[in-house]
Amino acid sequence: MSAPAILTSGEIKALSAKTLEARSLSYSPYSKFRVGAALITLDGTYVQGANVENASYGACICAEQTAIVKAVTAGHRHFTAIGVASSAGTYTSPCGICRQVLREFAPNILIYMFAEDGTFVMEPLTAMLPRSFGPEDLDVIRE
Ligand SMILES: O=c1ccn([C@H]2C[C@H](O)[C@@H](CO)O2)c(=O)[nH]1
Ligand SMILES: [Zn+2]
Repeated sequence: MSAPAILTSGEIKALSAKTLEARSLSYSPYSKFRVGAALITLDGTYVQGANVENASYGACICAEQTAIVKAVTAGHRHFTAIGVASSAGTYTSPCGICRQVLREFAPNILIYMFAEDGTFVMEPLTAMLPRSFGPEDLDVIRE
């Protein structure tokens, strides 16, 4: 497994803009908590996602999961970083289910949590989901 690539300041700026912008795609009439996410693929493509809620609350889909599903179904399976931001404007941390969904495709992904002004806190997924369970535990080599 290769080490995660640290982003340049230019890449962080672009990621911040894409992430904060993605919040406008949120459908969140119930929580009114608008979350945006932006993935960077290995080839440098940005894929945005936002939370999509449902009247049956348990069916709500997080922004990070929307971004992963969009990216994977567009043919991307390798990611270097994800940005997350919310309408709270403070650092928003991916929930446990999102961490597990990210882990499937990007065990070394860097998670940038952006505040309204573009400042961020960054943690690698390995720190946010230690001793994680993944494809290798089922003897599956990810394609
Ligand atoms: O990691 C997270 C945590 C929460 N939400 C969404 C789900 C729900 O729509 C709203 C309130 O939990 O925030 C995300 O999009 N990502
Ligand atoms: Zn989540």
